[in-house]
Amino acid sequence: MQLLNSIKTLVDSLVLVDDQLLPPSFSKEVLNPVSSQRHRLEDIQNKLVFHDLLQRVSLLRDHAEDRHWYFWDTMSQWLCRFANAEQVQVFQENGEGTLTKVHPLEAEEDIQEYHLPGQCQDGIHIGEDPEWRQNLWIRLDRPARTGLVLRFLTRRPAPLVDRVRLHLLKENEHLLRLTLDCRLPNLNPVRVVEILGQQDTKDDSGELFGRDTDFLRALESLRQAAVSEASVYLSGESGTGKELFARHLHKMSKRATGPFIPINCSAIPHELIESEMFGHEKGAFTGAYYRKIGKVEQANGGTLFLDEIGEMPLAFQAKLLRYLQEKKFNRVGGNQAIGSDARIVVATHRDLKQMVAEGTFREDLFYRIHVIPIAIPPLRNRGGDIRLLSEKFFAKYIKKSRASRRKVDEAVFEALERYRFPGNVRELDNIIHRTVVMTQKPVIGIEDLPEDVLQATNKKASSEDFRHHPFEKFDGFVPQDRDTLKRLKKEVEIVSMSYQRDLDRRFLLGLLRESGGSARKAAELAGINRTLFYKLLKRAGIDISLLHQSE
Ligand SMILES: Nc1ncnc2c1ncn2[C@@H]1O[C@H](COP(=O)(O)OP(=O)(O)OP(=O)(O)O)[C@@H](O)[C@H]1O
Repeated sequence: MQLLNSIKTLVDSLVLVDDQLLPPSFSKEVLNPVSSQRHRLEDIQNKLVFHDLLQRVSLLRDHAEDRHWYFWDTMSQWLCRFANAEQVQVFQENGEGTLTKVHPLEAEEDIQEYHLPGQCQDGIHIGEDPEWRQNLWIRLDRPARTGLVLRFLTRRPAPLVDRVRLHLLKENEHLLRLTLDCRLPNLNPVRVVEILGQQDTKDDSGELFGRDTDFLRALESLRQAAVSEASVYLSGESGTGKELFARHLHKMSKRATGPFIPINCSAIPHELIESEMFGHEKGAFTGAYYRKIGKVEQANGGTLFLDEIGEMPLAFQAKLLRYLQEKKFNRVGGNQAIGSDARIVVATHRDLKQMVAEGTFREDLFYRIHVIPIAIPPLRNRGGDIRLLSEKFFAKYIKKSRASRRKVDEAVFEALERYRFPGNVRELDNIIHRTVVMTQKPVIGIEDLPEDVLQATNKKASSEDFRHHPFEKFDGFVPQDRDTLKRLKKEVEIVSMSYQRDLDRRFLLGLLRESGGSARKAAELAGINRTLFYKLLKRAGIDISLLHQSE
């Protein structure tokens, strides 16, 4: 939305935040044409029909003293401007696409609805890095769903932004980045708008990487589960990829064209959970100024992902159970039962059986959701996956950085392989992201890793090797019948293959190390021709373009 003053010049920046799903046609009809060409702001405005896209806004809260932020309520057509926590100005569209200031009192009701800054429970906090014009981080206190965030930088005196990137909030994204690519004087404000994909802070492809046998087994169970309609129960430590699994399940299922609606039960205050899940009617309680559609209803025809289900309050568990049994629910304050056909996928890092025993989780609900259990192993137990994921993440972040030809010293991978990763894949991703951002050196070395990681890996190297033996889990196991024996033999075969591949990788990496990174020399050392050597590298998943070997 263009913010104009009375003489119709652009005056400031605008942020639009929404936590409703984009209509399915949105990405095709609106985003692609915009992203494929360079468009002027006006062209984009013509294409973006905000009223259709944004039905409900989240609160935007400004910490920056000297900047103005806005949030736009498309329901009531108000635009609220926060200069800081105290100052609020309200604008209203005058019908011609420009905004006219109105007296705050006129819009008092509408503003109160959003709990103004200082009073908000689930606001959005904006933080800046020192070079805020380069990167602006917005952290969401609660999971957001797909939405649109725009920041048109039109600051006085002369806007200095050449490229403003437009980011889409991915479902359940906690962090999104607005990147202002460069500051060039005398450019037309907001000359170019580039739209980035939906998964900026996640893996670009949303792909699940891994070749560890337990991980692959979990993935296989997911594939099998995808063809059914049964509830899936994902367990695993934080950051192991439970949400990514849930998304994959959805994409592989016949509901793929329907919505995927995540909800993090731990992020919602207990008293709001029913209204979040089932929605509410206008006037149902103080502050319910309009009807709200809950997550269960939004997930109709798709998948409802209940993350951290162990945090769901006991009182609400009975209502959820009723929905699961009858596929019907009531909005808060509503007396009409509403049907919604959503497939349920739940995730937890807690021991729900234990919670049942302790009386903090309903047993009947547990059995209702615990139909296909899938356990995702922690990263530290996933053999070669640390290496594989490290390579993928380095490649991703180096490609995105300004110096996209940088290499990574082998010692970095070795150090990462010694680390335990209490935060699992998420932690590995963050460590690598941070490392790539914090150094501009042509070769990223071990000294560039964060200090805490280095300290931990040094200690680990001398004390224990955390990786367990691949056949450990079969030790002492006595198969009870022929089927079990057959299954176990198959598993041993798979584990053995994966172990052999791991040995191949170590062998090839050792050769590369000895030959100072030269594939030609490494092939000579191995006594094979180069073509075959490259084939072996490919089969072992070694990306030689990324690898730098010190002489
Ligand atoms: N196998 C994988 N391949 C690539 N990326 C992965 C993989 N597993 C996890 N990730 C990435 O790690 C991060 C954490 O994943 P995700 O949010 O799915 O974990 P989670 O188990 O749901 O975490 P939490 O329990 O804290 O909600 C995400 O950025 C995700 O894209």
